[in-house]
Amino acid sequence: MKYLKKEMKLENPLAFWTHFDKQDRLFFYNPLTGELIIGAIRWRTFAEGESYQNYDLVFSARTFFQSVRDPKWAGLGNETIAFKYYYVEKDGKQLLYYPEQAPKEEICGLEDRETKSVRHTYTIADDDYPQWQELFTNVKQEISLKNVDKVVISREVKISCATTVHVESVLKSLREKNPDSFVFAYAKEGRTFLGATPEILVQKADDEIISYALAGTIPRNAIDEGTQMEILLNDPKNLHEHRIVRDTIADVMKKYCAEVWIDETRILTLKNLYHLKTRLGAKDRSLLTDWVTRLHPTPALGGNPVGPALDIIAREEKHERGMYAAPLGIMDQNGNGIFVAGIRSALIQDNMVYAYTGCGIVEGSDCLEEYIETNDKLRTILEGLVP
Ligand SMILES: C=C(O[C@H]1C=CC=C(C(=O)O)[C@@H]1O)C(=O)O
Repeated sequence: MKYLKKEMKLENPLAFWTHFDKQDRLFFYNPLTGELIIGAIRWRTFAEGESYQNYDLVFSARTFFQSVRDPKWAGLGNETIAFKYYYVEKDGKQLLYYPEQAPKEEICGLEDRETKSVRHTYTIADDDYPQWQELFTNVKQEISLKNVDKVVISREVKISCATTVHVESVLKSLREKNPDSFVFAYAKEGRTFLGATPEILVQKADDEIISYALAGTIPRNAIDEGTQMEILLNDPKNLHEHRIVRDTIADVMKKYCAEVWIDETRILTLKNLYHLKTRLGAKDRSLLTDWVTRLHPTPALGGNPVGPALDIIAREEKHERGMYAAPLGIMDQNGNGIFVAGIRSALIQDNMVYAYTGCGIVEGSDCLEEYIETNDKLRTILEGLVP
């Protein structure tokens, strides 16, 4: 199933996204490589374990827990898809991937037009702080009892817009405001899961795999950058939270690889936040999808130890996570690619935006401070709703 490829010239790549607005689609921007991939029209869906390696590019997504009951998440995630058309932009070059037999009319009406910037008017349903307090207290108790040392808890924030959400405008806004994040969207049957995540779960290039521990957060504000970074790099609670993630990823890698390297912990600067970030890597030839299974969920998204932490999340959170914090990524025909965690994200259906935001709770965590941190993280989606 080789694609033919030809050069394209689009002033606005989102015109490609919109041209296929009745179809399943993918949007994936990688800030490390500057590569933008937009896929349109589902061509093949691969069963679990089925080889996709005749296809140049596939998109793969999971759900946080293996199954989902909430109808709004029905059918989303847990699939690997080859799209019929891809727009691939890298190093200043734009390529259209298309199958040999593609009907000309599917692509030829593609018009290069500007994306409207839509300012959505919205309201956020109910104050959920009492619910957060209860969740936080129950998790803190499990930590005090030493059943776990870290649990990542989350909120589902229901945002109701006055009009149908203009997904193209949200994507434009996410791209403009989050240059250092992976901006993604997965549209299926009228629903779109999208976001701008800084969290890479794992990437593979030939015989090398790389993962990142990203955990430990402070808000980015007007105080001098250097001072804020120093504060975060020396903050015991955030360092503890971060080390649990780093050490767990290292332990998983060591199970499969003779030598694992761990970089120094650094700061990742985002629009509204600073995070602690450590890169880890090893030589290995196993499948990228096997690494996704081995690593997901890291304690940046689940907790530690993983089993008890997941039981607590499943029992205590009143919403279902669906694809929030779950792996999603791109793979090429050589098995190389990248999976990120779907955080700073939302599920959009008609005028409703279900946004997800969470944070790691450890021994020294404070209920209100953590709630405020989730509000800081929520800003990614809220700022996406306005130009
Ligand atoms: C769970 C989220 O963030 C994770 C990623 C980075 C920092 C985190 C933290 O400091 O708590 C979280 O582990 C989220 O954004 O919903």
